[in-house]
Amino acid sequence: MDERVEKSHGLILILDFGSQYSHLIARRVRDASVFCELVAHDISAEKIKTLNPKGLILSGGPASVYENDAPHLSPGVLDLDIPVLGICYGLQEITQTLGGSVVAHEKKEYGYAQLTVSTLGKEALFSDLEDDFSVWMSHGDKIHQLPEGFVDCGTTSNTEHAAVANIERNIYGLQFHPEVTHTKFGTQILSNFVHEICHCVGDWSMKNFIEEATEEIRKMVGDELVIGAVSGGVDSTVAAVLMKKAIGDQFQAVFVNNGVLRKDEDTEVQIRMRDKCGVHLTYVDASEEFLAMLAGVTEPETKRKIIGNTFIEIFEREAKASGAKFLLQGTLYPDVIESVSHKGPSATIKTHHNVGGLPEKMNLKLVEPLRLLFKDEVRTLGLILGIEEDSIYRHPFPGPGLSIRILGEITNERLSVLKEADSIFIHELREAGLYRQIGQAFAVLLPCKAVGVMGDFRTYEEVIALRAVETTDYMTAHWFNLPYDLLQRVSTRIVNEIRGVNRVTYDITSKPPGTIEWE
Ligand SMILES: Nc1ncnc2c1ncn2[C@@H]1O[C@H](COP(=O)(O)OP(=O)(O)OP(=O)(O)O)[C@@H](O)[C@H]1O
Ligand SMILES: O=c1[nH]c(=O)c2[nH+]cn([C@@H]3O[C@H](COP(=O)(O)O)[C@@H](O)[C@H]3O)c2[nH]1
Ligand SMILES: NC(=O)CC[C@H](N)C(=O)O
Ligand SMILES: [Mg+2]
Repeated sequence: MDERVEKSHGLILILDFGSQYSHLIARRVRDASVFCELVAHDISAEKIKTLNPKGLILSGGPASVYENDAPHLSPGVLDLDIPVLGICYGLQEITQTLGGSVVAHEKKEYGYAQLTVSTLGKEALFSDLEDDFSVWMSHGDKIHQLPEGFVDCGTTSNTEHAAVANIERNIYGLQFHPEVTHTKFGTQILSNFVHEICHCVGDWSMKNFIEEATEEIRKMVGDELVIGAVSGGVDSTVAAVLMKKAIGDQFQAVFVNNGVLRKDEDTEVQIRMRDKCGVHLTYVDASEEFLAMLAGVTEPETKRKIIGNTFIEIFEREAKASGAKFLLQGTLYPDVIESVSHKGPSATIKTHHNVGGLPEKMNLKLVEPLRLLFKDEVRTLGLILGIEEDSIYRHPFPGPGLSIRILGEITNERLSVLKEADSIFIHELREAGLYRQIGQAFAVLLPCKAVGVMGDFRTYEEVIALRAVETTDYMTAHWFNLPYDLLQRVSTRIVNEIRGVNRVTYDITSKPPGTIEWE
């Protein structure tokens, strides 16, 4: 928890009961320019008092409040005289804690319902909204009996207690989910809660954030040197430019050419960081070292491990040579949330390469100036810091780079084939004005050859697969419906302009069952 932020802004705490949508509640509250943080559902009343929030939001969750091992609030949380809004499970928890009752619904209810707002409802949570609007439900339990002092503020045909309140105690509850976009006026409902009921000022903005964050960085690092690995990706670029603003050349960025970067990426990143952003940058060309280690390796996990380990070795060397005491990391809020949420262990599908694990080995203290921000807040921050749009809206690029997009053996020839194909594809997407609508797009070199006929001759050459997906969180993705004429143009250009490729395919697999990358 960040003491500086809570003191200067009104804080809203979101007590997380494990809903898939908890982070969306946080997004919506921040959209209302109010700072909020997600905390564990069983945070103690004492701890809440010391944090001095202006309001509490209790999230939904998969459990049922009447089950034996259901998660509950700590004692006294509802007696703190702080406004509370319970959403779905959160409402059910309030109901049961205050003496009402919750039972299993005869019919589970998922999807749209029409909420009719009562006169009382219009005075608080639903002020300035329509009398009747669609909301989104996802529950199997319902309130059987309201606790004393509570009244209905809204009902649906299936759910009598769809919105309830104890106005005197400032405790509210919604059976539907205001945080999902399917609920009309969801953002306004949350905004009404934080502004009208909790009286938050609404001064959370990225402009304010820059001033506060730079001051905090200066205080934290004093006149020590800070080092940070920078890839040219959004997070590390924004973090680096923020550091530059805070401490100038006391921050030193290290950019490693691992031999598997895209066409011209090594020079582009250097120009951007040094010339456009004025960041002190050390460029380490380790391409030969990486490619020698990767020679003959075809197994995907082995490629990832080689890149990860070699990267750590190189970075450790640079850090030691610099004498730095601090390490910059571009950790974002979703990574922080992972550690508070109740999420079960998940299977390792792929080992993602990043620089985690470095700090313990190197005895450096961490600086994580973006740890409170969501990705879109980081983008806004980057734009305010003057970073060019192309770089802010760049598709993510994995640490192991093209090594996991060359299926089979990595050779210099195959690398240059893939670099050219990828560059043609991305260029055409930009020309067609589609780049920003796509979550991620790239070319993949397949581990097989195909027979073709070119100018009356038989050919036996490499195959390129194109991949473009629509996604917001990269956890699930749909293949992108690209126009045929664009696919035609890209295919013709790749086969005509790149020697050694005679066939192009388009990947129409979603995630799941596929993953975004091929390895
Ligand atoms: N070639 C590289 N040189 C230096 N650091 C790197 C390199 N590749 C990856 N890193 C480090 O690994 C971190 C994790 O990479 P990751 O791709 O998740 O984030 P990013 O590159 O900052 O942003 P994006 O998700 O937009 O690509 C980077 O922030 C950076 O610190
Ligand atoms: O920094 C990274 N290091 C990695 O090792 C790595 N592997 C996959 N990715 C990116 O993660 C997202 C999801 O990818 P998958 O669907 O292929 O698992 C997609 O955006 C992938 O590009 C990586 N990013
Ligand atoms: N989305 C939720 O919070 C669901 C709460 C509870 N598990 C129910 O089914 O009613
Ligand atoms: Mg990256």
